[in-house]
Amino acid sequence: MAIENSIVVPAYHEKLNIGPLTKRLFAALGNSDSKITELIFVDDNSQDGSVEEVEKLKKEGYNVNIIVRTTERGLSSAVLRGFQESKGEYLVCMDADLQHPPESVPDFLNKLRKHPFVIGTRYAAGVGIDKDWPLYRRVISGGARILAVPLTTATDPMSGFFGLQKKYLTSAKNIDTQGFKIALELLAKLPLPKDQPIGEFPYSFGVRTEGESKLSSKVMIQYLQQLKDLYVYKFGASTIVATLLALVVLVLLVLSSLFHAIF
Ligand SMILES: Nc1nc2c(ncn2[C@@H]2O[C@H](COP(=O)(O)OP(=O)(O)O[C@H]3O[C@H](CO)[C@@H](O)[C@H](O)[C@@H]3O)[C@@H](O)[C@H]2O)c(=O)[nH]1
Ligand SMILES: [Mg+2]
Repeated sequence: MAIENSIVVPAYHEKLNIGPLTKRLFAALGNSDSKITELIFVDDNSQDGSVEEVEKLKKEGYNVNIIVRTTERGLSSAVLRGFQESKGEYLVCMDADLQHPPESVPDFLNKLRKHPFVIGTRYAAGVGIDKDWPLYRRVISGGARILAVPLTTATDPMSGFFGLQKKYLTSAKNIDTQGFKIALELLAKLPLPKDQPIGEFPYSFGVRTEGESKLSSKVMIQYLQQLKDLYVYKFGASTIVATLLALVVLVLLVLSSLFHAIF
């Protein structure tokens, strides 16, 4: 049967999560959807036994593959590489570490058949973030989310759980592949149809039990760089300079009124 769905998973040092994710995903899909779904891990030469783990799962009959990159690193570029090598029309990206529940993929795919782009959201009624997710991560994620508000209507553009119909990816241009925030980049730059809204898929964000997060200060700086570029892309450099100048003038006015009021 022809492959319709491709689940792409960026993975770096995720050997212990590969088996549980594969088994839970295909169990959730059931017999008929498993036949039309492929799972692709994109690993950046972890050399931790991830390749052997995938080979074992393949022998057990799972439709799973692993692409090993040796000259590139990074979450966003890994996702795009997986999308490029995929066979399906319906592309889903999710993390390897089970923070995105594999059991929600069948419902996610149903939604993706009705929307050009679907983004998983932790900010909706009845869902949320596991109470054990560290406070500092909540603060970083919340701050990053606020900074992205002018760029997209999505409630959770920081999400690494998203999907799109492949036909819209082929016209993607100037995609920045640095850092972690590939969903935000695609939402801002893909020529998605104006009359079809993006789909929001509520889900509860779990905690990692195996391996470690790869979020680093370098990734955060890459995000700020990406934001700057997206602001310029969307609003133009001159509008941003004018807005910053207006903000400086406003702050100076407020300070001078305070000064007069006090002295
Ligand atoms: N190939 C590859 N994969 C990577 C790399 N860096 C991270 N990954 C993979 O990308 C996924 C997410 O990385 P984590 O390190 O688990 O990220 P996180 O800190 O938990 O962040 C998650 O939550 C954010 C929302 O706050 C999401 O934005 C982010 O995408 C991710 O889902 C994991 O499967 C991880 O192995 C890399 O350089 N190369
Ligand atoms: Mg994680």
